[in-house]
Amino acid sequence: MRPVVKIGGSLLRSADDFIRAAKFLASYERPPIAVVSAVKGVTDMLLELYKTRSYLMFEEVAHRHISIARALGVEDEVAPLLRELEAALQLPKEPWAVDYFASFGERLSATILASVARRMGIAAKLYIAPIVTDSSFGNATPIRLDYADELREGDVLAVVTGFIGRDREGRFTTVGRGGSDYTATYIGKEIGARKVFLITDAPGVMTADPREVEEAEVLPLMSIYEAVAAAQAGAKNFHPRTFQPVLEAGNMAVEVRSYHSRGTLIGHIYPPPPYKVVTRCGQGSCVVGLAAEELTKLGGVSLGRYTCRLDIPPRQAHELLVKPYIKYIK
Ligand SMILES: Nc1ncnc2c1ncn2[C@@H]1O[C@H](COP(=O)(O)OP(=O)(O)O)[C@@H](O)[C@H]1O
Ligand SMILES: N[C@@H](CC(=O)OP(=O)(O)O)C(=O)O
Repeated sequence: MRPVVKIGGSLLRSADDFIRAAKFLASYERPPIAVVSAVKGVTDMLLELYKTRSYLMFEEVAHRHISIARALGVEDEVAPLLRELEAALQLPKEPWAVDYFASFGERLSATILASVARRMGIAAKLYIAPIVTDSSFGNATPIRLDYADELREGDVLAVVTGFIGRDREGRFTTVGRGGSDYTATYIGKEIGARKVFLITDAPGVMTADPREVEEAEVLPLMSIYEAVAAAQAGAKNFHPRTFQPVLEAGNMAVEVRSYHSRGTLIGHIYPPPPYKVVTRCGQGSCVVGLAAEELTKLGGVSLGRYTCRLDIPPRQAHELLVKPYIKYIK
């Protein structure tokens, strides 16, 4: 079974980044299904563009993609999408139009990646929004995967847009911010993949946000239940439903990693330590781990079987609960 490999927007900022992504995808033994996010920051720009309809903002989005595409020799492939986006500036302000604007980010980046892969001699097929969803714009739920057999059996690199789908009327939808990870695990479940790789700029799932806690370490292993809880607690910008398809799939594992790190393996396993991830919850912290319930004895408030809220900031919760175990996970 071929793997599903999601390339995060954090790794798509420049023309060189697209070449790096294509080379990485070509290094798999069997051509994978690549699920692609928008170029870093572009979804924010598109949502702003929906609101303001500022021509200056349109030019900024267009310039960002034209400069990448030109450097890669694939400008002609992105030009029609940018003309479509320019025309969209005239659309009314309605819920479906928000997702239509947002859809351009992944449509542009996936088009660039598939085109550059072909130019590099890597056979690639582009799939735009093969996930059929309900019509909850901004928070859509997948219903089925079109081209599932082709995606399962295919023997060339499949480049698929993350984050977006289409409703039954053919209108673009989005599954919610940070949703490319979720679309990747959903596709993995639908094709019966054994492994979904979530490739990002962090070396794996870390014990805390490294921007807030310098001592945060990469977790080598996590149980699927902890991963579900960590996503719901907002770790690594995961969409809250990222690991739902993994629960449903039964025997699919997820690896969160950068291009070079060993990363974090998430599966149906119950590894130590008892407290894995600390996230910021308002002024306090959410502590995620198989023993989170024990923290209610210290005055914590249970937010589910594997998450407990404490009234101390993440740095302190990390020091108290995670740091004592760090030597064992290194
Ligand atoms: N617990 C955590 N583990 C790993 N990264 C985290 C964690 N909490 C916050 N982050 C931040 O999340 C960033 C990756 O998220 P994001 O930029 O959305 O990635 P991508 O675009 O690849 O999906 C990392 O650069 C890191 O700073
Ligand atoms: N581009 C979308 C979806 C996404 O998941 O992006 P990333 O993989 O960069 O987190 C967003 O910004 O919400």
